[in-house]
Amino acid sequence: MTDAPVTGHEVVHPGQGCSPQGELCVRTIAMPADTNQNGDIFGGWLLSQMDLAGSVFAYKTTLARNVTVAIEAMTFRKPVFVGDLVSVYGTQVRVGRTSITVRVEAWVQRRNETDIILVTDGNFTYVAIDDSGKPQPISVQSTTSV
Ligand SMILES: CC(=O)SCCNC(=O)CCNC(=O)[C@H](O)C(C)(C)COP(=O)(O)OP(=O)(O)OC[C@H]1O[C@@H](n2cnc3c(N)ncnc32)[C@H](O)[C@@H]1OP(=O)(O)O
Repeated sequence: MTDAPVTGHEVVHPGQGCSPQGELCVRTIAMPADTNQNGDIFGGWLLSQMDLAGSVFAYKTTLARNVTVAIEAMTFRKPVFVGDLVSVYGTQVRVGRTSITVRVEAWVQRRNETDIILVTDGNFTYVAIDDSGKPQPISVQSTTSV
């Protein structure tokens, strides 16, 4: 782990320099069905994986239904290609009365490569809701394994 700033232009060698921050929440492989008109992976697909990952992370704290209320500071740093192994990590930024903000990072390992690359990151805020969809206070739980 390092405090070195991520510029988005570097290749990351595991154990050497920057590495994923936080807990692994989603891991999947980018498929042909997820491509855009250029044949690369559609940003909306990646965003949805990140939203899912942030929601998984948020649930561990809220132990309640969550909805996404805001996505901020999204940066698409590098393209994702079919066959890339996509790993999405979450870190707690803040917990409010009914909301939690999670920093979400998506990293990829390309086919036939060992390096991992930070491709996308952003801050996702979720609100804990009750059965009627109204915000409900978070009673902060110790982080549980999901
Ligand atoms: C996982 C998914 O994909 S869910 C699908 C996509 N998301 C949705 O459909 C959600 C639609 N939105 C909603 O249902 C409502 O806006 C809700 C339930 C999220 C919030 O309801 P509101 O009545 O606006 O709640 P309220 O104003 O009390 O705010 C609740 C919390 O959200 C926070 N919040 C509201 N808007 C924002 C925002 N734009 N950015 C960051 N935080 C926000 C508030 O600060 C508050 O946090 P706190 O209690 O920790 O201080």
